[in-house]
Amino acid sequence: MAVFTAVTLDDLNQWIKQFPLGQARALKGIASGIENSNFFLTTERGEYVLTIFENLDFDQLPFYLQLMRHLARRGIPVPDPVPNEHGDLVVPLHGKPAAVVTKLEGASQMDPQPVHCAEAGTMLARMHLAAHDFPLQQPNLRGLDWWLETAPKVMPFLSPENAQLLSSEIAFQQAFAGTDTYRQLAHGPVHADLFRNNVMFVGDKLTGCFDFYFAGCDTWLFDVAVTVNDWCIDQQSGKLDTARLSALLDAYHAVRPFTDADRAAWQTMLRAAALRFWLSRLYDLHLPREAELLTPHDPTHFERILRDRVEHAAQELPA
Ligand SMILES: Nc1ncnc2c1ncn2[C@@H]1O[C@H](COP(=O)(O)OP(=O)(O)O)[C@@H](O)[C@H]1O
Ligand SMILES: N[C@@H](CCOP(=O)(O)O)C(=O)O
Repeated sequence: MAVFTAVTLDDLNQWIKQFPLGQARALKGIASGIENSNFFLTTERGEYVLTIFENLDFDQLPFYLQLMRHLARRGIPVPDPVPNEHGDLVVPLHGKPAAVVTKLEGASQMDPQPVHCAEAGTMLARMHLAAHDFPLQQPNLRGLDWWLETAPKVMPFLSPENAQLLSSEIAFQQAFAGTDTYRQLAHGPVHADLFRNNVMFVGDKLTGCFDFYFAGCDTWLFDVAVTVNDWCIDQQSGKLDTARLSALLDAYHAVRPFTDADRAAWQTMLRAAALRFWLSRLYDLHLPREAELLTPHDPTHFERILRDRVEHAAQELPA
C-alpha cells in the first residue's frame, strides 16, 4: 500500500476550499506507486487525483507541474494540475507539498501489442515537440552526474562481474557524452520514465500518461530508448521484440523524424537507458530511503537488458 501520509475526507473539508472544485465527496488511497501518496478524489466538480509528495520539496515541484500544465494546454493527454485561488499548483497538506490533478480514464496495458506500442510512440513524439518551448530548465536528475555519484555507493553490494559491468558501462557512456554525435542529438524536456504502468488505454486507444516526477531535460533519443526498453521486450529475457519495436519507432518517426545523429547514437542510448534503471533499482534495493519502496523493483531485470544491449545490436532506427 503506497499511502505514506494518511488523509481523511474531514482533513480536506477546509483545505479543498482554496480550489474551484466544490466540496470533497470521496477519497480513496491508491495502492500502486512507490514514490508518493496518491488518492482518487471525487468532488462536486468531478474526478481528480490528489498527490502528496514524499520525496520532493516545494522548490523542486514547479518544473514537473508546470510541464504537465504546458503539455495539457498543447493537447497532450496528461494530468492537468488544478491551480488554487492564488494560482499555485503546489500547496501544503499535512506539512508536505501536495497537488490536485485531473484524472485520466482507462487502465495500463501491461501486455502491449504493436498497436499499443505505436500509440505510445506517437504520443512520445508529440510530447517532445510540444515540450520544446517549455521555458523552465531542469536537468535529468537521474542522468550521467547521478550515475557517477551513485555507482560508488552500490559497488560494495555487487559481485565482481557486476561491478565490472557497471564501471565499464559508465566509462563508456561518459566517453560518449563527450562526442559530437551526442552534442548533435535533439534535446529538451523528456518524461524519462514512460513505462507501461505510466500510460493509460481504453481499448487500444491511448488516453494519456502520467508520473512526470522523473522528467528533466535530456536527449529525446534517451526517452525513446527508456520507452522501448520497457514496451518492446520479452519480459523474461529482456530481448527486443521486432514487431513491437518497429511499431513504436515507425510511429515516433512519422511525427518526429529521427536524424543521422539519432541513428548513430541508437545502440549506445539503449544501453544508457538500461543502465539508468539498473542503477536506480540497485540503489533503491541496497540503500532504501524511509517511506519508500515497500516492494523494491528487481534490478536483475535491467542487468539482463543491459547485457543484451551490449552483446546484441538492436534493429536500426527508421531512415
Ligand atoms: N492522473 C491520474 N489519473 C488516473 N490515475 C492516476 C493518475 N495519477 C496516478 N494515477 C494512479 O495512481 C497510481 C500511482 O501513481 P504514480 O504516479 O505511479 O505513483 P508514484 O509516483 O508513487 O510511483 C498509478 O498507477 C495510477 O493507477
Ligand atoms: N519505472 C521505474 C521506477 C519508477 O516507478 P514509477 O511507479 O514511479 O513509474 C522502474 O521500473 O524502475
